[in-house]
Amino acid sequence: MTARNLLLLPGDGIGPEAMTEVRKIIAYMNEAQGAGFVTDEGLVGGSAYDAHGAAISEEDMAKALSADAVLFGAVGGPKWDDVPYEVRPEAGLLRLRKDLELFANLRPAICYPALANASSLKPELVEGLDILIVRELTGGVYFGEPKTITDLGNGQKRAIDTQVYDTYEIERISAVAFELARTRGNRVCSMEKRNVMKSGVLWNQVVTATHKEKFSDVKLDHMLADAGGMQLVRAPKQFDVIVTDNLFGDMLSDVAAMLTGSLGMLPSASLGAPDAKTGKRKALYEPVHGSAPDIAGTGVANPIAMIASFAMCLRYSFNMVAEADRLEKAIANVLDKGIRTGDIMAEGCRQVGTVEMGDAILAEFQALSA
Ligand SMILES: NC(=O)c1ccc[n+]([C@@H]2O[C@H](COP(=O)([O-])OP(=O)(O)OC[C@H]3O[C@@H](n4cnc5c(N)ncnc54)[C@H](O)[C@@H]3O)[C@@H](O)[C@H]2O)c1
Ligand SMILES: CC(C)[C@H](C(=O)O)[C@@H](O)C(=O)O
Ligand SMILES: [Mg+2]
Repeated sequence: MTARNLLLLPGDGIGPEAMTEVRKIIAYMNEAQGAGFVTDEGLVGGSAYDAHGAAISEEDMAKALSADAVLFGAVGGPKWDDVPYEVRPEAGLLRLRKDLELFANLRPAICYPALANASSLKPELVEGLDILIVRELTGGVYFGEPKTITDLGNGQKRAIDTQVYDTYEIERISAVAFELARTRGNRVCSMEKRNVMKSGVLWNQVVTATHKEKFSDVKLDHMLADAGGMQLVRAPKQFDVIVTDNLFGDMLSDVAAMLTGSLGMLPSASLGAPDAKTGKRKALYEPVHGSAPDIAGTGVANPIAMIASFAMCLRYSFNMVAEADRLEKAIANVLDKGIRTGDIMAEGCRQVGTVEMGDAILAEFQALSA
């Protein structure tokens, strides 16, 4: 069997703690199922800065470019608050997204039945919630130039970030959203601010044209992004797939995360375009949460977002759909048994740490695989 090459970039804070739990699942799949994963490791974020003075080394970038998929933990933390902006931990993640051309960020927000009570919303608003945020990931204000702070010489400074979108960038991300919608509820809601931003006007026009040309079987709605945020909290189950730009997608996916109970629950996949010859996509899988400096090192972090990100990797990079389904089912079963990390703890449940949660999911996965 051909090897499945994975690059593991655990990063900082709770990133390495969560990644340890995924390593156990990979080892089991190799030993018991002959899955053929070949893993390599690298540094990213603050840990890379400490070792190399850069948020990711050229060597690790080369590994990321040649891997079948990258598993990413989290980066950042107060230790690196004062490092130069260009080499801050987050720059490593942004470089990976840009250089691997991972333009499509899939952020599913699913409320597991057992967690309906862990949401800050009433259980009836989130029970059965299953939405997918498709966030554009390589454009917009994250990467637009100029991006500067200049001294105006009168005691004032001016900061500029630039929102830029070209037609092709909006076309390809909306095509991803429409294609994915066809595999689920067949509805897309596009969010922008065309009432204030030129990029919002173009976004709206291009999504509408792409829909008309190739995807008219899918139901399309448009919403201003601020109203979209409000609707996500008011009645989240009205949505199926949401497609939006880089910055709005960042914020709206954190909102969606809390609907599911905790940031510690939300996985994501960042995908590139399929290669013209092989059909393979570059891909990186990471939890939506950050390095959680407030709990790092205490062994209480929820590893589910990281494990569920690996399930997305099985599905999207290796077409191991049955294994992905089983891993997701293992997570649901463990939650059904009342096993909880602190962030999703509820009355009558048993509170465990990161390692015990990882062990419980692995045991369930083994049982389902037997
Ligand atoms: N992809 C990434 O690497 C990524 C994403 C977001 C933030 N960050 C970085 O992480 C650092 C901290 O940012 P922040 O505090 O705004 O966001 P955060 O996601 O790290 O933490 C927000 C809150 O959620 C909790 N939380 C997050 N993940 C959890 C988990 N798995 N289990 C239990 N609780 C969890 C944290 O304890 C914290 O109270 C910053 O440097 C930021 O830039 C990195
Ligand atoms: C760490 C940061 C650069 C990143 C982002 O803003 O995209 C994070 O918040 C995310 O949601 O992945
Ligand atoms: Mg974010």
